[in-house]
Amino acid sequence: MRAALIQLTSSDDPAANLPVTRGLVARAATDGAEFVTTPEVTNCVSADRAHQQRVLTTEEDDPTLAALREDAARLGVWLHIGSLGIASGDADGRLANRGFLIGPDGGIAARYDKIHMFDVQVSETETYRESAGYRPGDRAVLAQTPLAAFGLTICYDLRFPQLHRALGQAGAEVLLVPAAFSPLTGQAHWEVLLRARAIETGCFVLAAAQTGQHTASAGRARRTHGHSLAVAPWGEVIADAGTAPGVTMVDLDLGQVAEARGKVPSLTHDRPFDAP
Ligand SMILES: O=C(O)CNC(=O)[C@H](CS)NC(=O)CCC(=O)C(=O)O
Repeated sequence: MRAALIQLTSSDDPAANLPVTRGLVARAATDGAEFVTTPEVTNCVSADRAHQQRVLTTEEDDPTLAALREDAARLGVWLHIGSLGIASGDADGRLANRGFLIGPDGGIAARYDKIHMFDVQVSETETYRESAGYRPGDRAVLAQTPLAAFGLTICYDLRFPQLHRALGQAGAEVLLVPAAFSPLTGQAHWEVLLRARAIETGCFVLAAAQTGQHTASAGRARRTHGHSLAVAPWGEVIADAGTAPGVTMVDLDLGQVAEARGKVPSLTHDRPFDAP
């Protein structure tokens, strides 16, 4: 399977982000991608929750989703939109942080709402409270396609290995980890966590990332780590996109999934134990 990781520096303006995303998706298809994956919150990165709620809309009305569905159909690719901020109908106005897998017919083959919320103080000056802006999901999603079986996750979910294990045990061959990782935690944890999830599950891991300096709000700029990564089931990094926006192509030999699991079948070796 020939896959493309799209790396973006999405701004807080969905209308400005859309042509950039479409251009990179088209380039990936021209380069022969059968599968394309984009980062978390492809349509809008902002530290201002009120702004996000003002500019983002429902799935039915979202222009990014509509345009990318058209692109998937025109280009004949499977397109994973890592996530979009989508109005969820929640009474308190919170959005869903929702990933979509679009088929080459333009149809929505799967959707996934991010389960784990990044409510974290990473340093004295840097705090995130994702649950204030987003309503968490509560359902893991495996999407069976003619290309591969994909496990859908989003960003901070990466720190919850039980989710990835459940997806691997349900048959996932490729774990998708779209992200907008913080620079501080990215530097320390991003690559090692992605490699660990691949090794533990015997899955390929494809992680498309937001990168660089995003729109500032209230005098504070939001920055992200970049380094979209592809990891093979044995744990090797097979592509690293660095920190510039763009397209990274990678060819996956899905036979490596069975090969890795054949060598170390830990996914089938769970044992019951008493709680500590
Ligand atoms: O805010 C939005 O609009 C969309 N959500 C995100 O970008 C989220 C919450 S701020 N980012 C992460 O989960 C980063 C996780 C991370 O950096 C880590 O686990 O270390």
